[in-house]
Amino acid sequence: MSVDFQASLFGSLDTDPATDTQVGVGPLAGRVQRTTLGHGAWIDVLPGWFAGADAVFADLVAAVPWRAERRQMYDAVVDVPRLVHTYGIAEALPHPALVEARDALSAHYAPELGEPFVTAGCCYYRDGRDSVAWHGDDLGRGRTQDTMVAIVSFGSPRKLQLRPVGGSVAVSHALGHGDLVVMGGSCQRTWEHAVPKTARPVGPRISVQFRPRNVF
Ligand SMILES: O=C(O)CCC(=O)C(=O)O
Ligand SMILES: [Fe+2]
Repeated sequence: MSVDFQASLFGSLDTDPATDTQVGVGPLAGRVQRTTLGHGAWIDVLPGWFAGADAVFADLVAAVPWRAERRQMYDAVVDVPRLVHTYGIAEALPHPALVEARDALSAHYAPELGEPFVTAGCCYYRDGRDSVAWHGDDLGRGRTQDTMVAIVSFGSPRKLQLRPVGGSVAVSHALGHGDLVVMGGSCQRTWEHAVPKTARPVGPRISVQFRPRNVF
């Protein structure tokens, strides 16, 4: 990709002070690719949406107050092998480019979603042993209502898999290096998603999930 194309694609880019790398998001309109999954669910995908994602990855490793996760899953509280931290409504995000990403997503999806993305869940998969099991984000309104969960990925790619509830894997995207995926419609209650473990050596990945109010 030429420098000129990069510049025009991303418009105004901020500079990451730690690495002197240009960071920021590109446009969404006309670039996200929608796939209809069935049962009222869909996903939008835009590879490489976020410029300078690997520099931001390093900042997030240092800036986010990571903690080990325990989560209600499959009717039991289990250790989930990854580190997490959630930024709630009105909490300051750890990087200005995340604010830009959240606001761009809110603006782009407003006509369809009818409300902004307000929280940012951060997950840190340190290596191939870290993972998240099959689940829907259905602890809040996602259990009964259509909604959206927008995920931006930093660092090395890991597979995000999707399947109809109880079915077999139907969709798999390797997400990293600034890729965007948005799960929409009934996706959180009619489909499940997972980041499986991998025996293959993989570098670390951070996922930031933007969600509307009351979606977990
Ligand atoms: O790592 C990801 O991108 C998915 C994370 C996820 O599904 C969750 O935390 O609910
Ligand atoms: Fe999830």
